[in-house]
Amino acid sequence: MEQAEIGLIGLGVMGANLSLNIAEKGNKIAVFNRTPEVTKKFYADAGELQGQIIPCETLEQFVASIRPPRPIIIMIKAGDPVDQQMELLKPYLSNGDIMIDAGNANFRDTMRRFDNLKDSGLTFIGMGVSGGEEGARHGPSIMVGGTEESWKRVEKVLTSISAKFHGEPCVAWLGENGAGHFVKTIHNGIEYADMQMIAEIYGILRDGLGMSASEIGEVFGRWNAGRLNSYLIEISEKVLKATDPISGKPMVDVIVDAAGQKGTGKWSVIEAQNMGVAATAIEAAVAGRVLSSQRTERLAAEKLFGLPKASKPQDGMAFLADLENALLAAKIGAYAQGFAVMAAASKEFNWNLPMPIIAKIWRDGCIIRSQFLDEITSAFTKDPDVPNLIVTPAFADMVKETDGALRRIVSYATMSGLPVPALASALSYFDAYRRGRGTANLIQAQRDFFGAHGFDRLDGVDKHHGPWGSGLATLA
Ligand SMILES: NC(=O)C1=CN([C@@H]2O[C@H](COP(=O)(O)OP(=O)(O)OC[C@H]3O[C@@H](n4cnc5c(N)ncnc54)[C@H](OP(=O)(O)O)[C@@H]3O)[C@@H](O)[C@H]2O)C=CC1
Ligand SMILES: O=C(CO)[C@H](O)[C@H](O)COP(=O)(O)O
Repeated sequence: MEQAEIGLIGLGVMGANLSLNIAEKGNKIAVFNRTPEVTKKFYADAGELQGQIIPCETLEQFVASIRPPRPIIIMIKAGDPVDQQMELLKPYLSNGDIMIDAGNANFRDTMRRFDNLKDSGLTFIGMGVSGGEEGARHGPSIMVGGTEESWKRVEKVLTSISAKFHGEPCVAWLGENGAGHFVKTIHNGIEYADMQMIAEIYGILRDGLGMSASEIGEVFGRWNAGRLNSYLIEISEKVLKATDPISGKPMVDVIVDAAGQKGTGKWSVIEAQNMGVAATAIEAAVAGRVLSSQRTERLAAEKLFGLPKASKPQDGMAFLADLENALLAAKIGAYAQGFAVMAAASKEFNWNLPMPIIAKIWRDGCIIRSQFLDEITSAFTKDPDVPNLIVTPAFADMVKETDGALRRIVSYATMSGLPVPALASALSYFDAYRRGRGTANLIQAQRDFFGAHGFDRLDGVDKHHGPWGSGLATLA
């Protein structure tokens, strides 16, 4: 029998769809799943693609079905299961075979797995895949990390299955070892911020303006035709217009307001902190999900404190225009932060991450795909080493145009008691970033007062302690 070009383990939501995509693009694929019934069902449902698929019940049969050197995608639950699966697979592999973890791995696990295999003759690729079920089936965005040689072995098949933005494939080799999974993690961190900001705007429209779900859907639909055009705005419109088949109410109105999370947002924040980069909008989004999950406490607190009355804005049309611009301004802040974290990590891990290419492969296929990312691609292509997206000429102009709206919206929400942590964080980030003389001089003085930590002087005079002597003595 003709051998497969590639193998895939894990026929869950992502693995099954990715396998069909691979098969459809003319690549013969061998598949295996821990639970064999899943493999059987997958094959039975594969229809006319069956001829391109070799379903396998054992790992031995699976490995023997793939042409060496074998690229094997592992698309299973992230974490320990990946280590377990790799251990089970290893005895059947030979020199040059490539294990590709395509799940949402923590890049530090990817670095460890990469190192562990270094002298084994086997190779490891850490690959971020975004686009959900639909993307996996018809074209995801793919972020690859590993050796350039192993990338060459899989480049053709990955290019064939990736999304295309005006014909350009949304897949790239981004650097060694953990580069691909790091970039996917930050993609998800930005995704968290983007989703949180949209949800905050939804909250203003629902609880401030008293609009119904379908009316809010209409607004998002209009915005999707403008500068906010993006997959997340597009699906928000669809979600808001959907009706619950059980109650007949708008679907969103019967969904519990507690957001789940699997880890990538939290890792983005942890790594931002590790790199010393302020990613305040992403932090606010993760904290927003945490607070959302404390539903019982929130319900009790509402009983205790009540809710402030939100005032209706006088000019509805002007307010809606402000909301649209506010979302754009805040979005710029969140993306600027995500890219700044990647720039810092690139230096720390010697990855040489290509910012214009990252923006390029996010323009289609992935969850944060948008018109906006094409503009980011242009900005980074013109100036790949710029310290912050906000200061590129195109984005500086956009910020100047929209920051007033963000300020008005955050003020309105604050006065109305409507929570907007991500929008407000993005605004404060901008205000702190563009202020030449901040307030940390006082923090430095305090640190010197209680801990003799010293400070630098603006006049350059070589005297690095204040006239407060011992803090304790002065207090006494
Ligand atoms: N869903 C999404 O939108 C996206 C998901 N991802 C990532 O892709 C990966 C897969 O996600 P998804 O397809 O949604 O997950 P599913 O829950 O649909 O499928 C999980 C798969 O993992 C397998 N599995 C679980 N534990 C083990 C184990 N110990 N050993 C071997 N196989 C195991 C399951 O096998 P079995 O049938 O035997 O239980 C199943 O095939 C995750 O890392 C996820 O974070 C990435 C991008 C988008
Ligand atoms: O990677 C993804 C999209 O890009 C997955 O859908 C992931 O599950 C999203 O993260 P979370 O479940 O934490 O919201």
